[in-house]
Amino acid sequence: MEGIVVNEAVFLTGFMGAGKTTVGGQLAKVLGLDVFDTDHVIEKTFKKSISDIFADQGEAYFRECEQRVLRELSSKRAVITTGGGVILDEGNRQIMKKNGITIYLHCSPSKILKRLAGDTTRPLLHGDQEQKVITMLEKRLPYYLEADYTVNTTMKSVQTIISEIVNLLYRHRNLGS
Ligand SMILES: Nc1ncnc2c1ncn2[C@@H]1O[C@H](COP(=O)(O)OP(=O)(O)O)[C@@H](O)[C@H]1O
Ligand SMILES: O=C(O)C1=C[C@@H](OP(=O)(O)O)[C@@H](O)[C@H](O)C1
Ligand SMILES: [Mg+2]
Repeated sequence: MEGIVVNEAVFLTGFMGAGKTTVGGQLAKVLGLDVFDTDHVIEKTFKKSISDIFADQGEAYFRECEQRVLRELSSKRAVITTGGGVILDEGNRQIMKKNGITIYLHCSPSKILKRLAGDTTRPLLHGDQEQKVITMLEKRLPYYLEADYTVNTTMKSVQTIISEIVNLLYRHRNLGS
């Protein structure tokens, strides 16, 4: 299993709190790849937090930035951790399908709520967090499930999730897909 070579972008998708950013950073180290987080790239480019971009320019503007960044990153041989809403756009789903392997990190609503308790950095979850997580996840699930693979992160440590991803990348490579 050591020394697995990944020749394309590895996109991590999933709902807010599923662990994309956390898992992606450590996964990249294991794979010897760079990691790019679309939200972090947007924040660095605009010198502004995601919350401030939502507040000042609105969600539609954020989505334009997100698509531009996803397109730019997609040709890289790297781990690319996306924002939870990236799959809402058909064009974004095509970019990921065309340029690499997409892994959906699934997480139950109750665990998402536990992980994000007290979090103020996700503007779409302000207010009735529980109701928002349930309704948004239900709406988004069909799009998340278009991924090449799904890994359930609900009851797992980051280390276990990374081992599962490395295993599936190994099998994926051996299947020649
Ligand atoms: N497998 C896990 N077990 C426990 N806590 C986790 C796990 N994955 C992520 N977290 C925690 O959940 C929160 C959200 O993780 P994050 O990586 O920002 O998620 P995402 O990028 O999918 O929104 C963070 O506080 C992180 O430390
Ligand atoms: O699900 C979403 O629409 C969003 C998820 C966030 O990223 P994380 O999934 O990393 O929290 C961030 O892109 C923005 O707040 C919008
Ligand atoms: Mg994230």
